[in-house]
Formats: sequence, structure tokens, C-alpha cells
Amino acid sequence: MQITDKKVEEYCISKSNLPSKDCLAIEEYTRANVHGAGMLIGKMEASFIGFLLKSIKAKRVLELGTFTGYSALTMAEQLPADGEVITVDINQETVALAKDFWGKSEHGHKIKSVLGSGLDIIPTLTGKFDFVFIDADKRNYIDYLKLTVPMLSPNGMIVIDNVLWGGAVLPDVVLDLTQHRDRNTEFIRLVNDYVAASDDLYGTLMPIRDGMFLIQRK
Ligand SMILES: C[S@@+](CC[C@H](N)C(=O)[O-])C[C@H]1O[C@@H](n2cnc3c(N)ncnc32)[C@H](O)[C@@H]1O
Repeated sequence: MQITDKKVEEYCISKSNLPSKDCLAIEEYTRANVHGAGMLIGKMEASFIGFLLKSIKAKRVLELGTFTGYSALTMAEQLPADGEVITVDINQETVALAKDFWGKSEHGHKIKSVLGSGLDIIPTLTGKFDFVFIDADKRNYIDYLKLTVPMLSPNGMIVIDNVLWGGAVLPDVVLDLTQHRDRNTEFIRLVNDYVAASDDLYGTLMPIRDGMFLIQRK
């Protein structure tokens, strides 16, 4: 299910501030050459995240799920010169591509790539983060959330991506748990229910692209 009408989204994109040409180059290269390009957050979500980063005057960002480096660079562009994006991924090949692209951008120096699995890397990180973007393996979404909430700065925010999962999370959708995609649906339902039931978190689930959960501590 396409959550937002395509023409409506195109109109919104045409009127929004968008990431730079350097990011567009990553997007275009990825869509033409890399398997799984549908995983890119794309222009609408990038513009929205940029707005959030500016609103909270973010300086330090943690991203889980680098892929070809598109979202990391779009975020780096919205940070001050001494800002930092730490981005984690297990895929050496796509991270190598990402590094090539970041090297061509004046904002690339703000990005630090860490190769490894999110659950192993997060406990090794120190200091607080103003913004955490969770966009890696769905199986670990709930643990990523639980591990990163205590790492937030006072006005910090977490965004979890793909929380609508093409509409499959809706309660009347019957799942086939022999299918990888449907098992992921269960993991996403779990994290959505956890945020909704939490007394400590303020969450807003937005129907932007494939669904974004915006979360802050109460
Ligand atoms: C949806 S893509 C990220 C897209 C990226 N944020 C963007 O929009 O440009 C998900 C990424 O998570 C990575 N990933 C999968 N399992 C992981 C794990 N256990 N730890 C860290 N990254 C993982 C995959 O290799 C993939 O590159």
C-alpha cells in the first residue's frame, strides 16, 4: 500500500526545502545501481527530518542503518560545522559506496561510519545524542529504542522509520509468519504498541512515506 497519494507527495516535494545535489547524486546512483533502493528515505522524509533537526538545533545524531549514505548526508547538511552524525551498518559494500559519496560533499567530514551490528555498537557509544534515526533491521527495533532512549539529550528525539510497513501493521491485516516481510510486520507492531503504551514516551506516528514514529521523553 502506498500510504500517501503519489501526486500529493510530488506536490509536497516540489514546494519543500530539499537535500543538496550531492544527496540527489546518491539517490539517483542508488536507484539505478543498488539492490534494495526502495529502502532510501527519499526526498519527502529527508526534508521533514531536516526540519526536525533544525527545530531542535541538533548537533549530534546517531543513525542505525547507513545503506548508501543518503539519509546520513541529508542529516549532516542540517548540522552546524562541528556537528556529527554517527551512522552504523553491517554492510561493508554499501558503506564503501557511502564513503565515496560523502567524500565529495563539504558536509562529509561530519559523518563517522561505524561498521557493525547496531546491538553491538550502541553500548560502545558515549555521550548524548540530540537525534536518533532508527532505520536498520526491524527485528531489533524495540531494543534499539530501549537502548537509545537513555542516550538522548534533554530535548532529544528519536525517529523510527517504516512503522506503517506499507499498511501491513494495521490490525485487520492477516500475516503469513513463514514470510520474512510478515515476521518484520510483527516486530514493527511490537515497537508501535510499546511506544503507544509507554508512560515515559511521547510519540506521534506520522503517515509520511512508510510511516515515521516521532518520539521524545515526556
Ligand atoms: C533501510 S536501509 C537504511 C537506509 C538509509 N537510512 C537511507 O535512507 O539512506 C537499512 C540498512 O540497515 C542495515 N542493517 C541491517 N541489519 C543491521 C544491523 N544488525 N545493524 C546495523 N545495520 C543493519 C542494512 O545493511 C541496510 O543498509
